[in-house]
Amino acid sequence: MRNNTNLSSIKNTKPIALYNSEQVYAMEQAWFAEGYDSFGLMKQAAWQMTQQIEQIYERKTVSTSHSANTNVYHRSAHPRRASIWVGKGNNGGDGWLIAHYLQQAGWQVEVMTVGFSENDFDIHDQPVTSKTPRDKDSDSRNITDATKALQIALASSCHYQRFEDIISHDDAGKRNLPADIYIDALFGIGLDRAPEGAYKAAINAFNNVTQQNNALAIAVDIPSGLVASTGEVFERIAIQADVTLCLIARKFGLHTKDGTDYSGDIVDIPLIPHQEACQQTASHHMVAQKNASQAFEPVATLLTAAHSMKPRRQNSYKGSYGHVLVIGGNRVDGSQGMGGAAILSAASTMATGAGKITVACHEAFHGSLLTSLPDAMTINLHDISGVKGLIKQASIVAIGMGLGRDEKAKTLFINYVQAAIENEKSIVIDADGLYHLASLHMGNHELITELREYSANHQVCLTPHSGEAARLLDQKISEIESNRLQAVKQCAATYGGDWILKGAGSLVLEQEEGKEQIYVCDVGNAGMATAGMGDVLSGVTTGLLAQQDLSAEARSLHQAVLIHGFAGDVLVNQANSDTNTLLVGQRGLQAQDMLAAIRHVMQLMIV
Ligand SMILES: NC(=O)C1=CN([C@@H]2O[C@H](COP(=O)(O)OP(=O)(O)OC[C@H]3O[C@@H](n4cnc5c(N)ncnc54)[C@H](O)[C@@H]3O)[C@@H](O)[C@H]2O)[C@@H](O)CC1
Ligand SMILES: Nc1ncnc2c1ncn2[C@@H]1O[C@H](COP(=O)(O)OP(=O)(O)O)[C@@H](O)[C@H]1O
Repeated sequence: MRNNTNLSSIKNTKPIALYNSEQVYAMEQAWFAEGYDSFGLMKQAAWQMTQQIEQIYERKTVSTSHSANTNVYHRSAHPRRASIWVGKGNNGGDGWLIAHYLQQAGWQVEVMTVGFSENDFDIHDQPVTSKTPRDKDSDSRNITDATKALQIALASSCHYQRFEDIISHDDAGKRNLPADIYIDALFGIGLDRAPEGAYKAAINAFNNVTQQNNALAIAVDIPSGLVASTGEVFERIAIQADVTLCLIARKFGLHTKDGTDYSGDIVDIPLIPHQEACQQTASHHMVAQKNASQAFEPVATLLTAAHSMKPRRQNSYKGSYGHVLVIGGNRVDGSQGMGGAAILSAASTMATGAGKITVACHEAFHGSLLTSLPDAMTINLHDISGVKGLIKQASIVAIGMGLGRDEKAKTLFINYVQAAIENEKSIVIDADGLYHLASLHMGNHELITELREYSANHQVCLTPHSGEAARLLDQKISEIESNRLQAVKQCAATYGGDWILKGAGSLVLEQEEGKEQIYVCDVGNAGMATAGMGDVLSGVTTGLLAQQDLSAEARSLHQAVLIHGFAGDVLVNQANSDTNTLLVGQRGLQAQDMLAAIRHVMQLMIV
């Protein structure tokens, strides 16, 4: 949940196309191929970022001057001060030009360089080449624009110091000019390995000095240390930005995994028309037209708003909203059992609006289930023929939450999934169901092929977190985490069906009209990192799918993730006074708190 998450966005924001670094470089190259000047683009970028920085500072000044005793940013107190940290690539080039423009606008600026030798500042020795298209594989060309930017900044007498000259001092942070705004132009989308040595130290020092001065941290294009295409941060070394000024196109990595922690608020600076760049590339290479337009297809779509829903028809009854069968909540011999998983999932299907529910769980939990959810019907999980009979009657089957991982549970899983396939039911598989699926895949079990074929024409939804995905793909969790986008695609390619890869910035892969769509859902918060939260999501997913009266979008997996995430945000978002009665806070948020919040969000979605 970003700082400014506002629940009014539940319905009102547009989807945003997300791209990887290669695509952004390609857009840029397509633009240059039309004769546009690469240094001109850099100047344009820096100029627009400067305008944004002034506005951001202005807003911060106004808001701080309203709060008593903390008026450190008041204009009359001192000239506006900016500290700009630059690296050697084009991101650093942007930084030098921002320094130049801010200085022209009356700011007191100091540039902190990282990776520069003394000779780099000897501007009279440097040849100035012009109009060279930037090419990410050619450092000599890359340096050209960045060097020109440096020359402009030095010619206008911007102060600078080398980070390496102060790095040996313990008080490195304090020696830096105290500033109101710190600008990170160390690395952009060109970062391809973990920052080490001076870079690592500089990133840490930047974060420290920003915090010490209670100043704003603004990242140019992407926080340095964050990988634009994956959202990965190596060894937790990255700039902690309050605001990221995102150039050309929105990067996928800003919105998933570590990106959700490091990017802060994101301001787009589009600079070039994507569509035009795409068409230009295509017309230059007619044969490759299809490939060119595919190359510019977003890798995913960012969703921050859910689809609205129509009120129910007055003339309807419980059967109009589906009969859900939740299968889970087992007590494996000698264990305490996992009845809660099935109960949470079942309760969430009802909170989402499912009409009728039966829970197939271990008999030991029937009493507690009925105490917390008297609306549910029960059946013994181990009564195979009874449960199979119910599968025939149900409209959707959700299986796996607390099902257990022993051989008996595996047999139940195989039987019930096969019965669901035979009876052409929609299927949601979560938790221990995914565990069995992975084992069956390893053992080349026929159910894997059956399920994949079935999923081509029927709804099969699978909802792993990274650990479960790792098992399903027989990979390490770190491999999944280092490229979540690839992981969710591999899951779908291996098993078929629609997928949610859970976590910060959950990814959703859905087959829509024969085409794979990938969504990033930028909702939810770290308070939701508690046991049972995934069971709630499986319930929301199942509950929506059960309600045939809803539109296809309103029953979709991405809608389920959005409603689940918004419900979590309602519980911790103090900015929303209308939800005060629901407020819990991040620490201490429990899966069971979600039920009231889900109902609240469902109500907000009605138009
Ligand atoms: N591509 C665009 O969309 C535009 C880009 N501009 C700027 O250009 C940036 C991209 O420029 P570059 O391709 O030069 O990328 P960077 O400025 O991120 O620099 C990459 C350089 O850093 C080196 N490097 C990468 N990881 C490193 C590490 N861990 N330690 C030490 N060195 C490392 C690389 O070998 C390469 O030389 C964008 O992020 C943006 O700031 C803007 O000027 C205008 C438009
Ligand atoms: N930091 C976070 N930001 C957003 N959503 C989160 C965060 N942590 C957890 N969640 C969400 O909470 C749910 C947790 O699911 P899971 O790990 O399966 O829990 P469990 O297995 O205990 O039920 C997922 O939907 C996940 O996306």
